[in-house]
Amino acid sequence: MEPLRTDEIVTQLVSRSVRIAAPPVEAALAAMKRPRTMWTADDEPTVVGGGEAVAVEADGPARLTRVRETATALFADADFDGPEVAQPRFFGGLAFHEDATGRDPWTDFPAARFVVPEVQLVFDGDDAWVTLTVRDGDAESLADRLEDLSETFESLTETTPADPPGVVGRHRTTSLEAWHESVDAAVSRIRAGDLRKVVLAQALEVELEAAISVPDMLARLGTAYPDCHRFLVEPETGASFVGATPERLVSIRGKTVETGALAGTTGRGDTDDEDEWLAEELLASTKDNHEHELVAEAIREQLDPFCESIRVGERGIRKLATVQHLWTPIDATLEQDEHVLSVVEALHPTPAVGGLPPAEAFDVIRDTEPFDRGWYAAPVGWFDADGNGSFAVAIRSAVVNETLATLFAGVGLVADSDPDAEWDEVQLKYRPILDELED
Ligand SMILES: C=C(O[C@@H]1C=C(C(=O)O)C=C[C@H]1O)C(=O)O
Repeated sequence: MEPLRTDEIVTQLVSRSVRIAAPPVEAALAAMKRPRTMWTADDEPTVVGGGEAVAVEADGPARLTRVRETATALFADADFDGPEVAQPRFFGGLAFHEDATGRDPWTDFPAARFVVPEVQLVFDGDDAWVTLTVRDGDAESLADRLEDLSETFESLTETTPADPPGVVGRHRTTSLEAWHESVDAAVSRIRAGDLRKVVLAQALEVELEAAISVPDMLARLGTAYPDCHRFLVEPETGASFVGATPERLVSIRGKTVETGALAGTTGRGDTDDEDEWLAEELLASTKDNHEHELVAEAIREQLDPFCESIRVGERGIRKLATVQHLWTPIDATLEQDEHVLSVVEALHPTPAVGGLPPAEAFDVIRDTEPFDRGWYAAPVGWFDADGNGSFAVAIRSAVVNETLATLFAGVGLVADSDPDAEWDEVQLKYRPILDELED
């Protein structure tokens, strides 16, 4: 189905929902037809989507405004009969750069694309809500199809996720020598004063021994990273974008905004003592605190025009299976109702993945990185008819396609960054995904 553009005449979305006994999440995902989406966050219901009732695409500087306007018009006219938890949502995301070119492996990922799944499954305790959405359909035929879908989902049984496929080849897009040159050049610019921070990334192409099962990979990531946002964006054909990110960009419910600053990284220790020592070192590190402070400050500044009040919590350590980060929780109260996409637009990219000043950092990223960031490090998430929604920063992620996976990882550079230490940090940040590929 062709995506809608902003200037198109809007069709009517018709949705109906039914409550069923919750099937196993990954089995439900495997039973869905492409395009597929999945979203799991620690403090939100898991949602799995399959098929496409409608898709909205846009590019250029106003891409999110155009998506928001089209979606708002669609929702205003929609016929939905069900509880709030089951209401249809748009899922998707955007490319890091607004004028993304969609170079390989990003050919199926435009500058911004959001989909209302034809079949949406929202997990709610022991139950799940199936919502079926069609364009210009009649409610009666939906009821029959919902019954069939319920039977299908309720008949699914738990399976053990398959083991990782194994890795037979690797190709780095950046050599250690090229990395040294890039980091040295960026650090010189920072020391000269025309840049305060820039995040440079690398990509790693991995050849797999067997075709990857995306639902199994997401299941394994759930075991290793239970408190991360796991996401899947899988267009109708081609590659899938998948990840388990610790970084929330923003979530909005009513006037409540939740976000946070995540920047500054170290490894995990082999013993409890070493782990604690590494955490203490990170908390005391001038370099990492400076890197972190720039992010927290920028988020606060970008939120300020929308908010009545902003609360910045205490800086602490966020421990993940492979790394630990400096983390500051930030929450806020909106002055008036705002669509989550407006706040996403204001926040992206934070200096946790871009840099400061943003325009100069963008130039350095474009001039330096020999690959297309595509949707890596960009917002991915969902929004509903009320403009509520939740977005994560798509790091600790990869594009996977049969026997090929492309992993991305980046690091924040400031005046006293060391190229070798930053190289090691990139390798550490590949681990969450690489561990699910290597056998
Ligand atoms: C850019 C990435 O991570 C970001 C950069 C961090 C850092 O430089 O310390 C830490 C967390 C993230 O905000 C990545 O994982 O690819």
